Amino acid sequence: MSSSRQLPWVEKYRPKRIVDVVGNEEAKKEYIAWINSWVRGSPSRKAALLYGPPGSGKTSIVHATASEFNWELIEINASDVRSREAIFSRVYPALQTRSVYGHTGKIILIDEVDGVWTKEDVGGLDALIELINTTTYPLVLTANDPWDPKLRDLRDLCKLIEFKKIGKRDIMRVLGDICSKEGITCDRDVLSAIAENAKGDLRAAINDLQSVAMGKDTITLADLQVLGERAAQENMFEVVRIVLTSKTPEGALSVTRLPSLDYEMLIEWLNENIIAQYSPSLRAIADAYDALSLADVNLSRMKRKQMWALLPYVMELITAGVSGVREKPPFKFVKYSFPEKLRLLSRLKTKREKFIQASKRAATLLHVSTSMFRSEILPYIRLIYTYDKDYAMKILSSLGIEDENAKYVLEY
Ligand SMILES: Nc1ncnc2c1ncn2[C@@H]1O[C@H](COP(=O)(O)OP(=O)(O)OP(=O)(O)O)[C@@H](O)[C@H]1O
Repeated sequence: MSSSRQLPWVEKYRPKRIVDVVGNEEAKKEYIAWINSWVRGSPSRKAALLYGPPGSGKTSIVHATASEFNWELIEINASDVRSREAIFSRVYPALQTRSVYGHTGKIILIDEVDGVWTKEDVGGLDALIELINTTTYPLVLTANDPWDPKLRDLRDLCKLIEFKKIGKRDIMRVLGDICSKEGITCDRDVLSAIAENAKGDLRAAINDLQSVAMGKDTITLADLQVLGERAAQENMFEVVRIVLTSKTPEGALSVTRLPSLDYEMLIEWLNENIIAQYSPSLRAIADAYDALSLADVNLSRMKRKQMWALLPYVMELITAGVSGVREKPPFKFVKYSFPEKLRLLSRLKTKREKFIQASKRAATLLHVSTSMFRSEILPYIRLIYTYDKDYAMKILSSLGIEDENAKYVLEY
């Protein structure tokens, strides 16, 4: 099998049963108790909010539950259901359709609920709360940081379960298992270096292992150099250029051999840049978006039904499919743009980070926890701000929050 057709190991070795989810014993216990309360038909809480750092197994445990109980997994990214209409048009219909795969139940996963809802989307958040109150299936939400004051009502409704970073020893064990299943000989030093570098993120560790292992049956410390070179390979501008301007389908397909190609990111980039490269040929633009939308449909089917065999089709559609369009205009130099959607997400991320930093500082000065500051004190400062801006700014300044940071704290 060529490397382009190889499944990402993070998917191939995703835990199939809850016991296969590594580490976080305490969280697993709480989660299992919650799932069992659903199985018994008397859920303690309708929804669980799994929170913690990336790559710690939050999503994996839900996938494992679906496959272990033979439940249909309805997986949706929170940013796709920001509005009330989206919740009604995307989530409710999925709950009502009968599964054609002989599933015995359903479980709903709404990923990354933090940083999604802005002031304009409160309707979406309310609709989610309504969904929690009425659901007849277990509903799991995930977040890296669940302490946003906007999520307070949501938090109150959910069983909160904290996932922590995965320990280095556990990471090394997972990497060692993968090596033996793949028939790869790998020094402990190498596993230790990859695990160390991952800093508790098992997804990053497995991806790194796959990058260094490409086509080898022995990995040594010298091979870790690839990890340093990855930054260059990840240069999305170059990847987009290859796909959109390649003269042959094979040329476009060649990017799928980059060890760390992020195919979901590539879809966003192509979506943003197809028109600039293919205009004025409407036929070329239409064909390219046809291929991209087919890839998107397959990608979401792949994730929803855990049909990883669809990945090669997705890869071919977003490369050869997008490149091999009819009436493709001659090569022209185009300055590609960064996807607007990702820009929006990263803006929210910066805001969130500033907000977290500032509230930590204030909480330390006040000798309270950060969450207490955000939920019990900050709302009053915001209220004061609506009546007397200067006075509220004085309060914030006495808490070490000034200028720009005050804006983040008041508006986030
Ligand atoms: N605890 C774990 N046990 C086994 N595999 C794991 C674990 N955590 C992560 N992985 C591996 O890493 C991949 C990504 O993990 P997962 O999607 O569960 O992370 P996450 O905590 O949901 O991260 P994010 O917050 O970024 O969504 C999984 O596909 C799996 O291969």
